[in-house]
Amino acid sequence: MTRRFGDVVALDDVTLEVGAGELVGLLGPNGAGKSTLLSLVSGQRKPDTGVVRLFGGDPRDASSRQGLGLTPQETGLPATLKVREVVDFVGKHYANPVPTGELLEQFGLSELAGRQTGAMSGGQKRRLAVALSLVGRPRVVLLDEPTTGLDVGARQALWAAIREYHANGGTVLLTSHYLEEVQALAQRVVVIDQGVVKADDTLDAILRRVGLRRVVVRSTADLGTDLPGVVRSERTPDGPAARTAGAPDAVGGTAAAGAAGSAGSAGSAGGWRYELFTADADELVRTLVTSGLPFHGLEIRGASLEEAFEQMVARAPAGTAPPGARPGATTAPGGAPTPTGATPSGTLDRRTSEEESAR
Ligand SMILES: Nc1ncnc2c1ncn2[C@@H]1O[C@H](COP(=O)(O)OP(=O)(O)OP(=O)(O)O)[C@@H](O)[C@H]1O
Repeated sequence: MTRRFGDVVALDDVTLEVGAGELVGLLGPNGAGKSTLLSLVSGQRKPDTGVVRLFGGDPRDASSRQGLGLTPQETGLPATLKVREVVDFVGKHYANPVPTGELLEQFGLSELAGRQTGAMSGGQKRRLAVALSLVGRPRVVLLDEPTTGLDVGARQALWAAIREYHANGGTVLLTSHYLEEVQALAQRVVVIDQGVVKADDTLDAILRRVGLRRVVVRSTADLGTDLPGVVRSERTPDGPAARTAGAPDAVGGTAAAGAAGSAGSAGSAGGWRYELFTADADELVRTLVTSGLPFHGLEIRGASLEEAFEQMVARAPAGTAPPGARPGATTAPGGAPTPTGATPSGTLDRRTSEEESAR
């Protein structure tokens, strides 16, 4: 399905199918279209073209949404109501709600039952928002960045609650900036960017796919543009000048993009520092050695998951699904194919890397 906002194509002919009992992580940078996709599945918006099905029906019909729970990215809680009152209130909309005390216990909110929601911390509100999505015992739950703003302990507790829900047969579609979160929860990962599905595969397959190594090497020579297996490279002036040099000289986006790029090839008095990303560091080092070019300061380490994800998103041209992309429709459990789409984006949210490194 496709969904536009003015000139922005938020979802560009996206097809995705989610079966009953799946736990799917939807991963993508800011503006990728993740929230738009959830809003179509939950019937809050309509696709411009294509069809969305939830339990086989139109998600815009209230009856189709009976079995759906949702935690949007931002939740407005009535500030003067107490926590237990909010849970009671939402629960009253369902035939067989989870008892309020039980739900609060599960989410570590029992001690806050008598507190007005306006007096809760951001993290506590987030936990309550996720708890509310489960109060009606939904068959499917959509979680838009469920643990944003939570500390490590609260995040772990929330993951446990999501796992328990899933273990009892629930279907989960969650969005996240956190590779760690997707890795901890999801069995299937859908990577979305530029309004298209870039990858849709099992978690293991996705992790294998991002198994890049980062090779750092210093050289006074131009290492050229055809190093084998290099999917991305950066070159910065080495030595004291490097600290004031500003942006890297070249950033390759395709295989064998080359270490040096074309700009600035006049050279640097202190040489260059190259960062080369490749799936086969051994082969790259062999090539460097046999090339006879001078180099020193060789370092090799695994790329972080975030770096690897950035490479994966950067590699495929927009609008082109990679070999791993699974064509298909997004279908809610028991439903027919649900077309969905996503919109363009930039890079991963900086919050992610800052928070990841803070941990
Ligand atoms: N109501 C709207 N009006 C105009 N543009 C919108 C609207 N909603 C979304 N967009 C645009 O559609 C694109 C996709 O946005 P969306 O919120 O779905 O991305 P996202 O992947 O959820 O991003 P984030 O991770 O930052 O939440 C973005 O370019 C966004 O600016």
